[in-house]
Amino acid sequence: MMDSLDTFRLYVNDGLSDEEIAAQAARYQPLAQDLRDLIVLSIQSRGGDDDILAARKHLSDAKSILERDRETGPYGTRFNDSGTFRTWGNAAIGLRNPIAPPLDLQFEDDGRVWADFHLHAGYEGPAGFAHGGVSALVLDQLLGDTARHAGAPGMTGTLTVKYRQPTPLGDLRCEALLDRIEGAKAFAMGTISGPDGVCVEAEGVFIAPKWMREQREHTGVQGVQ
Ligand SMILES: CCCCC/C=C\C/C=C\C/C=C\C/C=C\CCCC(=O)SCCNC(=O)CCNC(=O)[C@H](O)C(C)(C)COP(=O)(O)OP(=O)(O)OC[C@H]1O[C@@H](n2cnc3c(N)ncnc32)[C@H](O)[C@@H]1OP(=O)(O)O
Repeated sequence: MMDSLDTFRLYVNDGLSDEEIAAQAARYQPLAQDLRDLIVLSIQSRGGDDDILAARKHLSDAKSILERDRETGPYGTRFNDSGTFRTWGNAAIGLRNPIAPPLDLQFEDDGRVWADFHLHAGYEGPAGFAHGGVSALVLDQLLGDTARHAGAPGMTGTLTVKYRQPTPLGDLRCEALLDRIEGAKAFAMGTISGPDGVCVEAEGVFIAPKWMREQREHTGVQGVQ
């Protein structure tokens, strides 16, 4: 089981300059987008045996190239001295993660957090509609980041999701607000909307774990990503 020490090992100042980070983003983000396109093509291609075998050969070559120099394990949270944080492996917002839609969260001064995002055919649950677990993924991240934006980062304790109408695949918007903070707990609420209005509502309780509260007492540092 991961303990707080393991968590700290995945929370690293890797000393990169902002320029190096920008160069890495420019290098790896298009790869993630290519892989997203491939996810959709895996579902939609009508290729016959020859085309699929040929495509798989190219993908196998690509895997060999990408494996030449690689890390192992999860990406974690990385940051630098100027406070640029990267959670590039994150399943909802990760810049290097093709599973992420991704959410490009916008943080408003009034505390509101929102994103326009797109769910492609690879997020299907009921025929033609988004999988409910994917909606929960989006809302978990959105509400968690809303709590963090309000200065109360924490792990999801409870996420309550109400599915009001089926969520169509395609272009969607999510938005959230902090409701209140009570001690170690931050309460946030938000929605996902499609062309016909709100499809999913959620409320979440985000809790600064005991070890984080103790660390705050010792260091006075409030925020983690
Ligand atoms: C420097 C290193 C940084 C590492 C980063 C660490 C944390 C991440 C922080 C911020 C991330 C920010 C943004 C990211 C945004 C979203 C990402 C998605 C979020 C997730 O995807 S995250 C994965 C799913 N999540 C889990 O994997 C949690 C597993 N679980 C636990 O880690 C513990 O279980 C925990 C922490 C929940 C509680 O542990 P604990 O020991 O601190 O709790 P404790 O007993 O002291 O209770 C304190 C008060 O919370 C109440 N309370 C307790 N449990 C509750 C529950 N479940 N629901 C509602 N209220 C609850 C008590 O009733 C009491 O309330 P009261 O104070 O009023 O008495």
